[in-house]
Amino acid sequence: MNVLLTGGAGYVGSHAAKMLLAAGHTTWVYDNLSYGHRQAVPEDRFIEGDLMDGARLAAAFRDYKIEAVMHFAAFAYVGESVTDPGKYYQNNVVGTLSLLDSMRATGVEKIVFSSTCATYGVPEVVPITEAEKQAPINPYGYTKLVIERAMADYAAAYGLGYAALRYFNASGAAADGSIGEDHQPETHLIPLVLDVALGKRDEIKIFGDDYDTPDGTCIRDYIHVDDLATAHIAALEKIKSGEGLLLNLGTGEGASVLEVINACRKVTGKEIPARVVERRAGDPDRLVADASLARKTLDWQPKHVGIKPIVESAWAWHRDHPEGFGK
Ligand SMILES: NC(=O)c1ccc[n+]([C@@H]2O[C@H](COP(=O)([O-])OP(=O)(O)OC[C@H]3O[C@@H](n4cnc5c(N)ncnc54)[C@H](O)[C@@H]3O)[C@@H](O)[C@H]2O)c1
Ligand SMILES: O=c1ccn([C@@H]2O[C@H](COP(=O)(O)OP(=O)(O)O[C@H]3O[C@H](CO)[C@@H](O)[C@H](O)[C@H]3O)[C@@H](O)[C@H]2O)c(=O)[nH]1
Repeated sequence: MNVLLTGGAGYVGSHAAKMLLAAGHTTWVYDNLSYGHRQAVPEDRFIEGDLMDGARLAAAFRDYKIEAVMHFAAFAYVGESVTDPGKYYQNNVVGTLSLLDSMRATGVEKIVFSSTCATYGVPEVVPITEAEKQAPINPYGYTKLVIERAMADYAAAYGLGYAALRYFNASGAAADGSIGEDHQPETHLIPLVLDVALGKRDEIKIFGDDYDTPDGTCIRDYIHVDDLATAHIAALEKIKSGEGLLLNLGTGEGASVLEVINACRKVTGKEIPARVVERRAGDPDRLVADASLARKTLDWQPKHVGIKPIVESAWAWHRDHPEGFGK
């Protein structure tokens, strides 16, 4: 298939691009490099452009005979979305509507969308199924929910075929060590802990140890980026015109902040000083996926289960690329 990946120079998108290329799909990355890395994508597969540039998108769709889009491009800092919601609604909502309308104008009918478990807010039932009420507790989650809704309406009215993949916590790095996680600034737990192991930071701050969990720290479901990538490719093949797939992507296993730090200590052999500080606003106690619908619908399952193999994979990249992709 001829596939265009918006945001394909970012963390999750670059891993999906690598896997699509390996699977023989004609793959194009479209990214404005606001956060992504030019070096994360093969030179001859890259188009620099912005979601808001409808003419450039439409030209890419026509020139490369694009049949499907994987839409990773978005801003994704939950905390910043609270202090600067306009930035998030503009890029994630208005930018995505620009993309959907360019797709319509050029007859591109399939899209796989990066949604998030943040659309559930504080879930009533954990593990979380797709039947859980979607009630985000921050603007970032709302921007993703709005797009899920827009895609449903576009499917009903214009025949769009879509998959909204609600990821839990993306983590890990490519098996061959060529690409990995490098967010600037970094806010995610695993890369921050590994920065302490590398001596780039003095300590890891644990955001609260008085949560309603066995060790008092928050539990999350860490899913390997390569497992996200295989699910995207499987979803692409299942999308039908006028219909939507709504699927959680997680492993079904949770790890607490303390368990993540201890796994990093074991894997790196470093002491990794940690200090408990105040809770971070907006963190639910426990977010763990019930991903049985994705397993069944996509005939997919995550290969990396349990926090240790995920940390090993992340560490292999961080150890060999202490400066990430560099400047
Ligand atoms: N990382 C996670 O744990 C996680 C979890 C759930 C959902 N998601 C979603 O998955 C997607 C990818 O996340 P990520 O961690 O790879 O983020 P990332 O920041 O590494 O990648 C996003 C990419 O989109 C590009 N981009 C942003 N706005 C753009 C625009 N207007 N035009 C063109 N390109 C633009 C950036 O330059 C960047 O390369 C996002 O949509 C995010 O909301 C991520
Ligand atoms: O220095 C740190 C950083 C994080 N945490 C904790 O570690 C856990 C994981 O945090 P983080 O890695 O920041 O991920 P999330 O806040 O869970 O958010 C990620 O995962 C969401 C899905 O769960 C996505 O929607 C978001 O885009 C993505 O950033 C949370 O309990 C944090 O409070 C710390 O204790 N110390």
